[in-house]
Amino acid sequence: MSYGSHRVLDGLSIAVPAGSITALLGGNGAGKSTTLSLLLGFVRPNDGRVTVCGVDPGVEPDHARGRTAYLPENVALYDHLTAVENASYLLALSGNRPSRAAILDAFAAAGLQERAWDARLSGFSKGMRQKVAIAVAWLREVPVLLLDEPTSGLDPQATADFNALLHAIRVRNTAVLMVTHDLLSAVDVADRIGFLERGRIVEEVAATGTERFDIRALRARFGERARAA
Ligand SMILES: Nc1ncnc2c1ncn2[C@@H]1O[C@H](COP(=O)(O)OP(=O)(O)OP(=O)(O)O)[C@@H](O)[C@H]1O
Repeated sequence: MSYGSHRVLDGLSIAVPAGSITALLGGNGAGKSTTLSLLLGFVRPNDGRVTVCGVDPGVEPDHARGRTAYLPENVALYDHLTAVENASYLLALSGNRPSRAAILDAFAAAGLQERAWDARLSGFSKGMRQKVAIAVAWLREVPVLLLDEPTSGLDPQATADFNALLHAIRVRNTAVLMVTHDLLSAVDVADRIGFLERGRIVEEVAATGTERFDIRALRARFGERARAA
């Protein structure tokens, strides 16, 4: 994938199975957001193949996006609407009409405090907005979830709430791809981490069984890579 003569992704090969969380970790400019743009059909590759649920999002963007929930780093929500109104409106756009009770259940699962449910979003923190957005993604019940730096700027409790709902979404057999430059957030939540460097995956690690990742070893390896790049 190139922008003009600038090659951004080069031989990137990745498959995100249903029921798993893959984190794509890389520094600034590594190609993380471009990877998501390809999966959303916002851009098309110069060469190679992209499929979402068996469909090329560049050729059939509506079909692919209908099966995908996408959380950009800064979620676009409506400040003049309440949390419930935002969820109802956004879900109606994708043809979903959940009951108020279902929306409130999703908010509770996302850790959004009850007093915020019927409050306008204008006073919401970034963490509260992320909780509304992940609740909407949960209610869409789509097989693919794409996340761009989902926990950047969130405090530890908000991050923990967010990660808990992400796990619940994964258990529902969703394929989750998260891009981030934050090793800690990848280690917290992912089953598999791919290290993206100059547009290709240079290393892949997987959490095995009940063992989580060895954060010290990963930090040393990722730090070395970042220094060498
Ligand atoms: N629309 C565009 N036109 C030209 N170049 C672009 C465009 N979008 C991204 N790039 C370039 O492609 C490269 C990869 O960008 P991308 O946003 O995918 O990286 P990233 O890993 O998400 O980085 P960051 O962590 O900084 O968001 C960068 O060098 C960037 O300048």
